[in-house]
Amino acid sequence: MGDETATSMLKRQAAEHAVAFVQSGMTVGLGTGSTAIFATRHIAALLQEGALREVVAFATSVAVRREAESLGIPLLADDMPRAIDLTIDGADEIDPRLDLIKGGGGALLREKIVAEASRRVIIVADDGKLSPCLGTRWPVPVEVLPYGWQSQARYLATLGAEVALRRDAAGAELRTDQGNLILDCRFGPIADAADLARSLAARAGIMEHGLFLGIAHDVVIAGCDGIRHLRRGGGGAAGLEGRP
Ligand SMILES: O=C[C@H](O)[C@H](O)[C@H](O)COP(=O)(O)O
Repeated sequence: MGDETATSMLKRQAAEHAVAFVQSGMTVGLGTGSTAIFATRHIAALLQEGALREVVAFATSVAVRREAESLGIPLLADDMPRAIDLTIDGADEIDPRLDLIKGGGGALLREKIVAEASRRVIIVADDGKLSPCLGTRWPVPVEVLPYGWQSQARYLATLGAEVALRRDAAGAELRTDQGNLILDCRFGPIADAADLARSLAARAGIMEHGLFLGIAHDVVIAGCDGIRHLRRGGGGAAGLEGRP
């Protein structure tokens, strides 16, 4: 790992800690982003060396599906299985209640579908993602149907957001895996995230938003001082209870 940056190393450490909870025979949700990808790669390595067996995966984006395919991880098609045992995913901002903002990579809709179908969701991140209040550090990504999207942008502005249409590196409108657009909504610190989530869900044309409230069961945070494993409602560091 000679040229691995410090942040990248923390992301990998958090992801590999979470993979210790994957057991043989599980159906696993593969998250999207530069942190979750380390979990996908580690699962692939463990499958290859035989430390894990009979794991099947469900991908949260086209990008992670391609990566998992290239690594030889057995993948389910897009038909949702009856249950996903464990999903490991990243986040952009994490508050003390373990509520999240997600969607920096544009995968929020599929990620929320997979998270809501999962028995357990472990979020992995470096400690730069921690925040006292959602919205302090990151805009809320809102996925909108391209049809009439300007109306949704105006609606979001009435909720107090500074709204920006997300563009790709070439400056073109970014399209999600569903062909939708992303509006990045800068609200500043959000006093009542549940109320905002209700307002976002109430509007036609808004397909999904990046507030993930009450969804994460565990958050694994890697920092210079080591790994912290936080559990919803459980507060502090938890013991390791990985693969037997
Ligand atoms: O849409 C992308 C996802 O929500 C990512 O999990 C999130 O943006 C965190 O990504 P990263 O690990 O690259 O910071």
